[in-house]
Amino acid sequence: MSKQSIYSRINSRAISRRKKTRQHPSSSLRLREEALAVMASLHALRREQRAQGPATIMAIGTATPPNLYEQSTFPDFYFRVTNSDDKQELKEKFRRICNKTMVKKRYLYLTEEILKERPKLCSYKEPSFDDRQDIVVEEIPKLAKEAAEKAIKEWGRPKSEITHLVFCSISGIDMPGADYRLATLLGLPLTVNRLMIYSQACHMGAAMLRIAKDLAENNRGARVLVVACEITVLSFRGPNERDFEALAGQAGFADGAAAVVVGADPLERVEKPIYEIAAAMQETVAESQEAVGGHLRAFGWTFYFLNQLPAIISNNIGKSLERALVPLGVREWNDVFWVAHPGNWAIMDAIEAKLQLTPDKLSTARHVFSEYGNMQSATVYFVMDELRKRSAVEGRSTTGDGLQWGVLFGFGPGLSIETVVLRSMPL
Ligand SMILES: CC(C)(COP(=O)(O)OP(=O)(O)OC[C@H]1O[C@@H](n2cnc3c(N)ncnc32)[C@H](O)[C@@H]1OP(=O)(O)O)[C@@H](O)C(=O)NCCC(=O)NCCSC(=O)/C=C/c1ccc(O)cc1
Repeated sequence: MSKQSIYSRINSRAISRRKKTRQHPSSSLRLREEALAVMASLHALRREQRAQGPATIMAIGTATPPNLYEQSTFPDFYFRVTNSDDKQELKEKFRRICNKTMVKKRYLYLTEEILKERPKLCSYKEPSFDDRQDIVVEEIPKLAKEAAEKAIKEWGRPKSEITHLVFCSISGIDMPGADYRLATLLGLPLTVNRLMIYSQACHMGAAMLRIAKDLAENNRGARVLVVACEITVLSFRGPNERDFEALAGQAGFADGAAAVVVGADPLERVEKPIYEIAAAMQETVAESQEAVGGHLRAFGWTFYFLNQLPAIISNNIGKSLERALVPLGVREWNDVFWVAHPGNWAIMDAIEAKLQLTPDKLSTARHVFSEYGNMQSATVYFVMDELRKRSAVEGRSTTGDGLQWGVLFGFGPGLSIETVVLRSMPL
């Protein structure tokens, strides 16, 4: 039934009751009955507006820019294009840092040709915001479109049936925003409800699932296109001996986009659920804002982190696991499948050791990290995509390595820990 017809039904009932009440003005009982009936109708309306089942991930699409960089040769490229070949000692240190990341390959939008056209991007801290901004405002929606089109294709329904768009990118602030550009590039209906989230970081992949769950479950028939797109043009810069954190960023961050379609009550034989989103929650670790973060400056994004970041995350993740899984009766963290944002190798080592996880739990996260680097908000969707594909190839009984319940984790500035409980689907 349409919302309008429910509203008019409630209204006409209230009017007819009011007429009756006027005929018997002294009846307080009747007034109470009338109030109860209106409440009952409002409850019916609220039920009518909401979905019946849980939010479900129905499709996943990923995309990267075409330019592939091997980590083994990246220090040579990086020091050459930034005119820093005179800093051989620093280059060797950068090579050791690159090795330490355990990343094998990364995709980046930037090429030597683009950097030659925009030499300010190669300096350490020359004001260059406009040059960087010109690129990301144009390119973020384009890369996002590639991922979104793949997700929509897998979803199997027309774009016109997307009701909500939730889009995040650390860069590219503009008005109208990247959400508007993406909706236009995709040809989404003008009635689509858009939400754009800028200037967050790695935890947003998980956080957007939390937002999409609320949208899908509270709006019957909603189909939420969730998109994460990161292009590191605002943080690319030349090396400096006194800035280890910037060097670590150059060694680990990468470009990528991913999209998922989320909705409740999947249409039989049309929409194929991949994971149900059973719960989603955020926790901020107290007094940990120095653990990881960045500042937006005239020369782009800076990046800072503490060497204790792996310990801070691993010491706090247990509380989030308990909050998320104990209500389901799960107390053994090896009994669930894992979709973790691989912030860096040491973070995964620390989590594995602290929680005594078997190596297979974080192997998909490690695989994605080594094949793509840290694509910030998009990375966790690459991990989820890899997990469901790997589960199918290996003949597992469910999309979650043969297990029923799983956890998806995002970690980012705050320090923010995002926990999403997933229920796998049979394969
Ligand atoms: C791979 C790294 C860079 C190094 O690994 P390590 O285990 O610390 O390795 P080592 O201890 O062996 O150190 C390697 C080299 O670095 C040196 N080093 C070691 N820490 C130091 C030190 N604090 N000082 C200066 N030298 C040092 C160390 O001395 C050594 O140099 P050398 O002896 O000459 O080989 C590792 O620290 C790392 O990946 N760090 C990055 C942390 C990270 O990715 N976090 C992502 C979280 S996701 C997120 O929230 C993103 C937010 C974000 C925010 C803003 C943005 O713009 C974008 C994104």
